[in-house]
Amino acid sequence: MIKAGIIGATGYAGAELVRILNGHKEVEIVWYGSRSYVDQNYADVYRNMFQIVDAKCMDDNMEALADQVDVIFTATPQGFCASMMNDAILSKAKIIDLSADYRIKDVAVYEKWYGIKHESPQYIEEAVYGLSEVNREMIKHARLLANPGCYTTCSILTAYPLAKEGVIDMSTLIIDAKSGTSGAGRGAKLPNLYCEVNENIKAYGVASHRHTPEIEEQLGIAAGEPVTLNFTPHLIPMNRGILATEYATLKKQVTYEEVKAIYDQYYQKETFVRVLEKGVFPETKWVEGSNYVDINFQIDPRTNRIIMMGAIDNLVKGAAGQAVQNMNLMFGFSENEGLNMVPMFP
Ligand SMILES: NC(=O)C1=CN([C@@H]2O[C@H](COP(=O)(O)OP(=O)(O)OC[C@H]3O[C@@H](n4cnc5c(N)ncnc54)[C@H](OP(=O)(O)O)[C@@H]3O)[C@@H](O)[C@H]2O)C=CC1
Ligand SMILES: CC(=O)N[C@@H](CCC(=O)OP(=O)(O)O)C(=O)O
Repeated sequence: MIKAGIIGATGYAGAELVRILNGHKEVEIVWYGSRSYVDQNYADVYRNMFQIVDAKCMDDNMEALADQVDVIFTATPQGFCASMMNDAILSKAKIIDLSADYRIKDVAVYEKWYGIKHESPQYIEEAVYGLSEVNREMIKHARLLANPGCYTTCSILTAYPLAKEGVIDMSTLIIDAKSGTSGAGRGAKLPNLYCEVNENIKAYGVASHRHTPEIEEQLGIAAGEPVTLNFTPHLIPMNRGILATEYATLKKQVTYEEVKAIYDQYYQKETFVRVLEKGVFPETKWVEGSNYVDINFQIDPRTNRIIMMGAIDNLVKGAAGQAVQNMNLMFGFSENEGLNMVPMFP
C-alpha cells in the first residue's frame, strides 16, 4: 500500500483522481489539497463523496506533503508545480504533474505558448512524457512525470501509428477536436456559463491553442521529422468527452486492411485502446467515465486522404485515468489497477 497526496483535489481533474483512487487496492489518499476549501470537509465540496471520503481539505504545501507520501499528484493550474519543485521534494516522493509544466522540452516554446515564465526549467530534461502506451518503459523509471493534456492524448494516440510508420504526409495533418466543458476546469469563467455553452458550438484558440506545440513535438518524435500542423478545438455543450477528427494526405496507396494491420500492430495488446470495427466510428458516449480511447479511420480514395478519429473521456484518459495508469507503471502495480471502470451509458 502506498500513500498519495493530491494538490488541486478540489478541481475537476483532482476530483476524478479522488474518485478513481478510492477504488484502487494499493493506494491510500492522505492529503486532499486545496486553495479555497482548507479545513472544510472534502465531501462538502463534492457531495458525491459523502460517506466515502471522511477527510478535511488540506493546503497546497508540497514540501510538507512530500514528507508524508510516496506519490504527489499536482492537478493545479499551469506554473504551480514548476514553482514548487526542488531537489528535496523529488528525492522524497514521485511527482505526477497533470499540468503542462514539464511536457514541452524547449522551455522557450513553453513560455511562448503559455505566456508564463518557467520557474524550474532544470527539471524539464528529466521529466518523462506520460503517454502510457508510447513511453511505457521510460515511465516505469520516472520520478517526475509530465501527464499529457486531454486534447493531446486523444490527438496523438489517434495518429501515432500512421505517423510512426510513415503512412501519412505529416505536413498535411489537420486536427479538428471537440471537448465538453469539464475540460475547462471548475473555476467560474464567462465563456463557460450555461447560456454561453448550451445549444451552442464554438471554436476557440484558433491557430493559437497551447496544445498545438505539445502535439507537434510528440508526433514529430514519432515521425522522426519536425511537424507543424493546424489544431482547432471546439467547445460543445456536454460535460465530458473529446472527439478528435484528423485529416492527412496518404504518402502512398494503401488498403483498409494494410492500415488496420498497422493500428493492430500498435494497439491490439493495449488494454485501454480499442480500434473499432470497419465503418464504426468513435463516439464520446462509448468511452464516458472510462479510461478507454476508441479509434478508427476511413480512407477516402477520392481525395487520397485518410480521416482518423479518436474519442476519450477528457477527465479519465485525458487526465486522472492516465495519471493513475502512469502511477501504476511507476510503482510496479498492474497497469489497469483501479481503472477497470466500464463506460457509462447513456
Ligand atoms: N479538466 C481537464 O479535462 C484536464 C485538466 N488538465 C490539467 O489539470 C490541471 C487542473 O485542471 P482542472 O481540474 O480542470 O482545473 P480546476 O480549475 O477545476 O481546478 C484547479 C485546482 O487547483 C487549485 N488551485 C487553483 N489555483 C491554485 C494555485 N494558484 N495554487 C495551488 N492550487 C491552486 C484549485 O483549488 P480550489 O478549488 O480549492 O481553489 C483546484 O483544486 C490543470 O493544469 C489542467 O490544465 C489536464 C488534462 C485535462
Ligand atoms: C474545454 C477546455 O477548455 N479545455 C482545456 C484543455 C484542458 C487541458 O487539457 O489542460 P492542459 O492545459 O493541462 O493540457 C483548454 O482548451 O484549455
